[in-house]
Amino acid sequence: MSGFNHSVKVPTQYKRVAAVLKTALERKKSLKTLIYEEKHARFRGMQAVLKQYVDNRGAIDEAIEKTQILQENPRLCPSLCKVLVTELILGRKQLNGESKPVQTVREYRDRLIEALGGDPNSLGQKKKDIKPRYVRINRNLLGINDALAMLADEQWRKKDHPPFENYDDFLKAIKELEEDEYMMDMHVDDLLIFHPKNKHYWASHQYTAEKRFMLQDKGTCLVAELLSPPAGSTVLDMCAAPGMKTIHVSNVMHNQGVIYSVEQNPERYNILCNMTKSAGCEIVQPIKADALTVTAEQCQGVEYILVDPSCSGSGMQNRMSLDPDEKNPDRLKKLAGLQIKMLSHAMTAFPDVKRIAYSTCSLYEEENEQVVQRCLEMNPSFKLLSAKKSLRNKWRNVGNQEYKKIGKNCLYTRPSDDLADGIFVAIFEKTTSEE
Ligand SMILES: C[S@@+](CC[C@H](N)C(=O)[O-])C[C@H]1O[C@@H](n2cnc3c(N)ncnc32)[C@H](O)[C@@H]1O
Repeated sequence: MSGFNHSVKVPTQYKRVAAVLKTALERKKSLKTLIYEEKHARFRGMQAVLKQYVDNRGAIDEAIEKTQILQENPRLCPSLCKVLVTELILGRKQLNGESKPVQTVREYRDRLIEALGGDPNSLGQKKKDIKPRYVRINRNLLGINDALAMLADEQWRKKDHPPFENYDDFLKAIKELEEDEYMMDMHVDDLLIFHPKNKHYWASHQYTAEKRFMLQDKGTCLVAELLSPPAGSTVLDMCAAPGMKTIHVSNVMHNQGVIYSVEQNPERYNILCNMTKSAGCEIVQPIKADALTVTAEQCQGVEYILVDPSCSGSGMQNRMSLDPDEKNPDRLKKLAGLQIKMLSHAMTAFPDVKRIAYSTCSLYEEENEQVVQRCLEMNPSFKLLSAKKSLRNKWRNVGNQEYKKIGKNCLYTRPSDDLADGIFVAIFEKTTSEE
């Protein structure tokens, strides 16, 4: 007899997180998608455990291996073991209930700590997060003045500053923000900037739940701003889910005109439909399809196109990815092939197109400058606009200037300099026959 009471159930939140981790480890879906889909109310709290596991995966797996906990307890589910070990050693440092898996992991606590080198705190310590919390006002549902009034009611202090002469002064002001202060972004009118310590506050705020506020990083906000479709125009968003940029584009267009939002993945398509509806987008026509098959007959009169294809995500700072960070040339080649096809389709299939924004959350030239170069070679009726000039030259990071006529016109947000995730943006315009 083991002495354990087998009828005591494992708490649901541990089981749910373990199920998500198992699916992600089996490469059936990405962690990000699984988290979006997760409905269990307690799951939000448990996301921190997943993040800790992802950040310390090597060390935790090694400790589990060294202690032989799985070999000695063959009925213990490996994913559940990873979740419980992470929670016990790096997370809350305690486990709920008296179920057998919980008791087993507790029994191994000292051995696990020893296997982790005796000081698990040094592992669990987060890198200092200096990225501010960006909060964008969704003007479909909330006016800027109403947003500022709510902030004043909540005792947030608006940082006063003269108009910024240059970008460096602006970055300095962000770094000097106090915890109860906020300021407005200098490039994106409806973007609020808070001290990094307020990340969780805004993640659980009612305005965020109601989609009046969108938690959208600075770089991704620049895409809709630079595409800049006027109210009443017709836009095609070729890779639209979950819908952050579609929603922003609808704000830029004052919710007037048409946005065809295409997504091929059925689950992500449902997320796109729900997100854009709850964000008050009245002009979005969602299309479940492979964007490469979408025609001008289906989406008539398209003037502005957003191409934001799947990419390596190498620019994302807090990405929940189980993939190792090293550059994988084979994967990049495949991604770049699809990115070129997608951008070329945008350039060739829609006769009324005036402007195209191409963006990735990658810092690799293979997915950025090289895609732009190839597409311009294949489609000479397009030229690049200078994204930096569009930001009144108050910007620093552009592309690699070794790509002649390309690098200097493209824009990067770089985590090391711009206090934002790494994003690449290129803006194309159709040339007139005289050009
Ligand atoms: C980087 S995400 C887009 C993020 C989105 N623009 C936003 O701001 O929320 C890329 C999306 O493109 C979708 N996708 C990839 N290839 C596609 C294709 N051929 N047709 C339509 N959607 C595609 C992916 O499923 C994914 O949801």
